[in-house]
Amino acid sequence: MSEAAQKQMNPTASRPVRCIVKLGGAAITNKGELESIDEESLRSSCAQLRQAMSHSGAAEKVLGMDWSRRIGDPAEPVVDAESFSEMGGLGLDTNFVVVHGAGSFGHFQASRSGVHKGGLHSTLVKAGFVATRISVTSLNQEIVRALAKEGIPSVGMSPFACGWSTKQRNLVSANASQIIQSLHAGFVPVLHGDAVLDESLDCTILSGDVIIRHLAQLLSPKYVVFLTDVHGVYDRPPTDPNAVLLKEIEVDDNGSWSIVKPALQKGVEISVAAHDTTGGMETKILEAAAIARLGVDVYITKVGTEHSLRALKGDTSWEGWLGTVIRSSK
Ligand SMILES: Nc1ncnc2c1ncn2[C@@H]1O[C@H](COP(=O)(O)OP(=O)(O)OP(=O)(O)O)[C@@H](O)[C@H]1O
Repeated sequence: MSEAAQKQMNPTASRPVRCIVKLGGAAITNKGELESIDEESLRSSCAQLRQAMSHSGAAEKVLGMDWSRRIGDPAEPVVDAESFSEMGGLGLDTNFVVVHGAGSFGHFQASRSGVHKGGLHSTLVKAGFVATRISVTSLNQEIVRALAKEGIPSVGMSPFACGWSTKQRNLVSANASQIIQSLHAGFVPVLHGDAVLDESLDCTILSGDVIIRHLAQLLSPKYVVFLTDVHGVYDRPPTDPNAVLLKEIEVDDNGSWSIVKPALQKGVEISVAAHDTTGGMETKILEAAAIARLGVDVYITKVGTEHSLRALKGDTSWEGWLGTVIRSSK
């Protein structure tokens, strides 16, 4: 368990958290285009999250909670106050936490300035820290808006602003009391990969995947879902036409993992994009293995598919489900 998780006093939530979801940067942004959201992927992820949270499971009228005007939009926001005041409740199981990556927001600013390597005495790093935070927090705002449009009571929370910090890139201070209180109050916290202060490097980038592991340790969710732009973990970069999807990976007590399905002779090859400052799929597998070791099943699958909807509902038992399950061997 990380130093930051050990430090915390009995942080258990009153109801167990059902699911922690990672909206991958590759899934919800156009990675090759600076600060560009993949609107369709984001919309479908939010709609699927609503379906997974819904008590009735039926399609119902959605009352949006984004009541602010967009810059440059002359139209007044739609506020259906009457319908809200007549509702007995939202009819949603909001016991979810959402964490998103940066994708084409933040990665460029961070890699151009070297924020991930530290050294705040450099004015370039200092400027890059500011630029990275502007970029990732603006994406956070858009994701909170998109969830609110689906009637999900989401609230944005930045790790840096919550005082989270690292030492040699490992979390040392990451108080989750505000997240837990927000869950108790019926909100869905929405966190993101962020630029943070680091005790030995001055600063670094804290990846969304590392945040998920920390929250899984503290909140013991029933399951964790990583939504990305590919169907799961392959035996080699999925751009290779011979790449094979790994359906099941088991993690043993000492953290080492083995591929259970399909039976393969070779290990896994991973490629990481040059601008990616947080380790790409490699970090994801390591963090997912650490979560599985806690006894929490992890599903990695493709955003905006029937497979992602099943994963968000915690039901991947269907024969045709496409994705990677990472679980403890015990
Ligand atoms: N062996 C592999 N299996 C699966 N994907 C791989 C593999 N090797 C490289 N990749 C690449 O990893 C990418 C997904 O990792 P990435 O970290 O970009 O995802 P993300 O979580 O959606 O984004 P972010 O980390 O920005 O939040 C895919 O686009 C894929 O091309």
